[in-house]
Amino acid sequence: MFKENKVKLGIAPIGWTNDDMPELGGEITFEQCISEMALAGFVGCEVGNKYPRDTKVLKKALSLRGLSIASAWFSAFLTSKPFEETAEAFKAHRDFLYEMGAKVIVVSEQGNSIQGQMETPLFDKKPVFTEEEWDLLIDGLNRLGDLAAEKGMNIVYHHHMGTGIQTTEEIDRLMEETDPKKVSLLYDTGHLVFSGEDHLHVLNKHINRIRHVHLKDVRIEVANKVREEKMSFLQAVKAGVFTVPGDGVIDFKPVFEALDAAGYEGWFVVEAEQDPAIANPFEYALKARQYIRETCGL
Ligand SMILES: O=C1C[C@@H](O)[C@H](O)[C@@H](O)C1=O
Ligand SMILES: [Co+2]
Repeated sequence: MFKENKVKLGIAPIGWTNDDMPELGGEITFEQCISEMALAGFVGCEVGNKYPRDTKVLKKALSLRGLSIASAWFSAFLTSKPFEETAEAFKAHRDFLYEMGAKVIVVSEQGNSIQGQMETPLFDKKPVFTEEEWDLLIDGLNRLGDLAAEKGMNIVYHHHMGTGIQTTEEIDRLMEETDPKKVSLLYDTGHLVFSGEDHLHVLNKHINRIRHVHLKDVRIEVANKVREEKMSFLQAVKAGVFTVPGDGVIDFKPVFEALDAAGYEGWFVVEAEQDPAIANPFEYALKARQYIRETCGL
């Protein structure tokens, strides 16, 4: 399965140290994290808060372990701040990723987002964009796409729980109204299933826009409890709503098959944030690596 050398398998550092809750895995060093990624059989990763920002230092640490940078998250505030503020921060982020050899830039709109709020119920209080906010978002994303193109890069939009782009309808509208040459999609299995979407429907509908994939599984009994008990996104993560592929409710075989049939090229990044004191990140990285090998041969 998959065109030879066209698909690479990475893992996100968020299973070791969580950027949204730095106290999770706060004691784990950068070196431990990247060494375990390599030892588990991954060839790349995204960027976490413990990573050195000096690109020379980072490149050396990664190349010693046969790793490269797939991408990194960027928080946009297109609906809540002047465009220039987001653009300035975006250019610095883009240039860092360009220097590190990444081809895509993960972008997620954080205007009015509740994903970082510890007490806000996830399913009741997610933002819903007004028409004016939609216009700002669409125009702003197309312009970020232009800035990425200056370096031969692409932006990949990350739909996310607790944000204005979470549901199937919101993803559909974003894809319809943005320029396909400027804005691509990041497909994150975990966020779709947690939200209650049909992840295979979203996959098939937008498959030609997908340029980056986050492989995240869901413990459905925890997802149900989050809904019933009006928990927040961060409380859900702490309670273990996400896990690695093969350990939750999602069957990844049809996901891999559809992407293979569509000629997908790019990264698969295992991303399974949970409390590392409960779920040993190295053990879970190995578990994910084995499941992916067995499921799609990668
Ligand atoms: O890609 C991601 C980055 C994280 O910071 C985020 O909260 C997580 O859920 C995710 O999917
Ligand atoms: Co993700």
